[in-house]
Amino acid sequence: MHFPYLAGSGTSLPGIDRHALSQDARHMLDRLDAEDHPRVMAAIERSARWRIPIATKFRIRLSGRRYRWVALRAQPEDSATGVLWHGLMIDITEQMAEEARLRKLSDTDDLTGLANRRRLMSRLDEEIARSNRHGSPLSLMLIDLDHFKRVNDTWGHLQGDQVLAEFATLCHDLLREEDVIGRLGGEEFAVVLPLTPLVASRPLAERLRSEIADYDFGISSGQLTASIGLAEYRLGEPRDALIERADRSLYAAKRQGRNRVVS
Ligand SMILES: Nc1nc2c(ncn2[C@@H]2O[C@H](COP(=O)(O)OP(=O)(O)OP(=O)(O)O)[C@@H](O)[C@H]2O)c(=O)[nH]1
Repeated sequence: MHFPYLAGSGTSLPGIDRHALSQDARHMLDRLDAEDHPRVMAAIERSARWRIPIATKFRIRLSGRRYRWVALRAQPEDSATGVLWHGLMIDITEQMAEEARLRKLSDTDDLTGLANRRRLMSRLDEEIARSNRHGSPLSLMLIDLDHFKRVNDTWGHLQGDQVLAEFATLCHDLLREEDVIGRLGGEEFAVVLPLTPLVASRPLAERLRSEIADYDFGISSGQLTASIGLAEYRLGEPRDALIERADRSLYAAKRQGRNRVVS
């Protein structure tokens, strides 16, 4: 492969000699990010074989760990020597960064920095699908802070916000990397625990509960506790059935006096 013709900023691909490209496309292909390489080569091959347009994006490595995102669109046609593509390569690095920023923004709870409800539900769906595929265990933990209204009433809403943020950090530190903790809203949180059966999530929830009760949130000790409802996923059941069982456990924990775990 080679680039017989380049115009516009194609003449100034960072660190790539365009004259060398006119002889051999490898000067650019060698700089494809390793993760993108097989996908891009497969797209080129498909386009060549079936004469269908290419539309793909990839990263070009620069020096160090830097890279640029490039969008490629090209139309193949027969030529005397094989396949000739006419197309465009556009630097979309800024758009990709902006997209990532917006995605993070729309997935994140402002106050706590945790996953928001939308993100949490989508992760739960993914883990349910995985569990159904492999038969692997999965637990869901619902956490609701006890008498949080009193915290607001006594210390003010701003302090209440601060407590919620600290609570999020505490939980985050106590959980594993693959556990997904999110804020469902208000003072209610949820944790998706992949590969975790009830026998393992129960002691974890107990530990979390006792750490919360012992933690000094700066609102005089012993003032903040949490009730936790637990449920293990049953293969094949819909997501809402799992949530409902965890919710019933949480409700039972509240009814039985709060500051406890019910599964
Ligand atoms: N500071 C702060 N308070 C919040 C936020 N979201 C919800 N709350 C408060 O959380 C409290 C929830 O009150 P309730 O649902 O009555 O529950 P509770 O007082 O925690 O009592 P139980 O759950 O029954 O133990 C309300 O006072 C809300 O105003 C928030 O983002 N920041």
